[in-house]
Parts: sequence; structure tokens; C-alpha cells
Amino acid sequence: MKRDERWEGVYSFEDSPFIMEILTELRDERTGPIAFRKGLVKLGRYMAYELTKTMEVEKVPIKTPLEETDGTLIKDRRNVIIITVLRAAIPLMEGLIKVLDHSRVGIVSASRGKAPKFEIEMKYVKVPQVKPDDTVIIADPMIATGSTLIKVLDEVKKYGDAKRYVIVGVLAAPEGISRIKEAHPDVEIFVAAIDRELNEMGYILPGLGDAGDRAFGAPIKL
Ligand SMILES: O=P(O)(O)OC[C@H]1O[C@H](OP(=O)(O)OP(=O)(O)O)[C@H](O)[C@@H]1O
Ligand SMILES: O=c1cc[nH]c(=O)[nH]1
Ligand SMILES: [Mg+2]
Repeated sequence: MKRDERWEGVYSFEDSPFIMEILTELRDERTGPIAFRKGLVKLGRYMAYELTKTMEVEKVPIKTPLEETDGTLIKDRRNVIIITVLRAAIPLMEGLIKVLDHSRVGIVSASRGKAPKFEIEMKYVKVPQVKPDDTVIIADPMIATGSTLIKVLDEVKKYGDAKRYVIVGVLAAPEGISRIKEAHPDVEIFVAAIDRELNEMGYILPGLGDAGDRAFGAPIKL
């Protein structure tokens, strides 16, 4: 895990060869939907494991069959809410919850409109009560303009004040991170990698394409 010096509380995993290898498969245009979804699940699992290193732990007394000793309990792992941003976060959440298995889950839909306005349509919001001890993890593989996550954070913060707000994603563009940190300075961001820029259509470069379409196939408009 590597802190990015351009912002406070922004981390990438560019120093992790294993996470980079999974990302390489996701970027590769030859990777089909089955392997793409599997890659997102794997990334979710390993990123959640890395995230536990930033969580509060406590020592607990336990008894082995032979004697008393101290054990470790990750306190914060018991108080996690994972917000899944439809569609592309579904496999990422599946991986995250393998490690963060006590989590409560919120589901929100967000669909980004066409350039240049990129208006976000949010039709479905189901979020549990947020309590002061909670770590709210917002899972969305792609942070492009940042508009989706700003809107999701605006909404989720109505459900109570959390101990931490954490975005877990796969790729981010620098402009998206800057916009999110401006709107929500308290948010921490963990992504596999931070890419170069956005193109005029709002796609991350070099990126991996449209994460939702690659995982689930392109939808048609009726
Ligand atoms: O940072 P932004 O510019 O807002 O873009 C990022 C959003 O775009 C993608 O979702 P999309 O709207 O394509 O929906 P989908 O997951 O259903 O494909 C992605 O999963 C993010 O939610
Ligand atoms: O590059 C991008 C940008 C937004 N959403 C995606 O799925 N990919
Ligand atoms: Mg999409």
C-alpha cells in the first residue's frame, strides 16, 4: 500500500505485484466477462485484507486447550457497511465481504449520462443506519470524473455519521480524486492504481474500458 503524495488519505497498491497482476488481466481487452468478474472478486478480497491493516485492533484474552494467552480482534471489522454502487461494484463487493464478513450492505444505483454533462441518475437507494463506530466502505471500481461518488457520498452521509468513509476502487483518474477530495475531504480512497487522465468521453486512460459492460455485457436502450 502506497500513499499518494498529491492528496491526503489516498492510497494505491502499485507496490503490490500480485494486485498489479490481477489489474493487468482486467485491463487486457482479451479478458472476457467470466475472468473479468473473477478478477474483480479477487481484487476485492485482497484489497479488503490490506484495508484491515488500517483498522483498530484489540488484544483479547483466550484459552487454548493448553493455557491462557492473548489473541487479536479487529474491532473495526465488526462495524463495516459496504455500499455497493450498481452495476460494476457487484463482483468487487463479493470479494470485499469475503474478508469483511460481518458487514452490513447498502445498495445504490448510479448511472452516468453522456459527455459533457455526465449527469448522474440515482434511482435506487437502500442504506442501513450508519452509527458512530462504523466504517462505511463505498465500493465502485471506477473513479473517473468523480461525480458518481460525490453523489453517493452526499446521499450516504444522510444516514448517520460514520467513524470513517472509505472508497475502494480499481482505477482512478487524478481529476476524479481531486473533485471527490474537494467535496468530501474526510474520505479516504484506496485504489489498485491511479491512471494518467480522462479522455473527452470521460473514460480513464489507459484504463480498462467500461467496467459494467466488461463484467456483465453492454445493455441496450429500448
Ligand atoms: O466518476 P464518474 O465519472 O462518475 O464515473 C464512474 C462511474 O461510471 C461507472 O458506472 P456507469 O455509470 O458506467 O454504470 P454501470 O456500472 O452500470 O456501467 C463506474 O462504475 C462508476 O460508477
Ligand atoms: O473508464 C471508465 C470511466 C467510467 N466508467 C467506466 O466503467 N470506465
Ligand atoms: Mg458503465
